[in-house]
Amino acid sequence: MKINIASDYHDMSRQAAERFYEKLQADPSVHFGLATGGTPIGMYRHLSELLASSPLKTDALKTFNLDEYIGLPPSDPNSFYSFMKEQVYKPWNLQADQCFIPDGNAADLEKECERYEAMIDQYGIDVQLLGVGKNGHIGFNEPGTRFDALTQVVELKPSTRKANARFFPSTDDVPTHAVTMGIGSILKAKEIVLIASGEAKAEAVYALVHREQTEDWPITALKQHRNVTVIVDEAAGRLIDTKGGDA
Ligand SMILES: N[C@@H]1[C@@H](O)[C@H](O)[C@@H](COP(=O)(O)O)O[C@@H]1O
Repeated sequence: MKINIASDYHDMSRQAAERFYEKLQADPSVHFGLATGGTPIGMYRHLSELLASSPLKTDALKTFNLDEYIGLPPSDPNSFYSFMKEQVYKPWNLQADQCFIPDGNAADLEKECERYEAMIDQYGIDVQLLGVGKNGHIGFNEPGTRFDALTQVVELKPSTRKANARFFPSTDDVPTHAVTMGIGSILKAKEIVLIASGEAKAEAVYALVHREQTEDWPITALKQHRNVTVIVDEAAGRLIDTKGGDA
């Protein structure tokens, strides 16, 4: 696992954006796994700027999202689809057939999970971007999730709903369930880049670097992957021993 301590949020965003930019440069038809949340916004902005001033084309790129709330129509400003449209699809000039995200309104959600997983297997994700929840969740895989779980319907922990309530009128408006790629699905990616910023994420980052694998901290599943880069700012990395380099 490679650990980069960035000086601040901006530096973390820049480093992550440059990694994804390099991947696109090397292969214009690369498949990106993408995440939502506050953390990747800076990285998406930086990558949008890089793309705007570059001759690189995005018309062969494909993106696959980790998760989506159940019960919010795509047009809802708080759906992850809306987030992606605003932060990525529009600025990167992507067409609908390049963008994949679970359908949280599917009539048969079990079938939707199978369809999404089959699609991940069919296309394959080259590089997966991850954020992390305060409790170590990745995607919406809460503590206690099996590491071999595939795309599934999950119930969100009250703490996760509370953390995400900042985007909604109130905590009660945050959906209770979501469709998420499982930890097993995430681990299928060829490369994983995890970003974390701020003191609230320090314990989860500590778990990744220093704890044994445990379902109590979903993030520790990444220890079994051979190509993980962790980019954290100083606040999120304050509990870990390594100052850069491999762990
Ligand atoms: N499903 C998303 C995760 O993919 C994200 O990593 C996490 C942290 O979000 P933030 O970056 O806003 O702290 O929030 C949500 O729960």
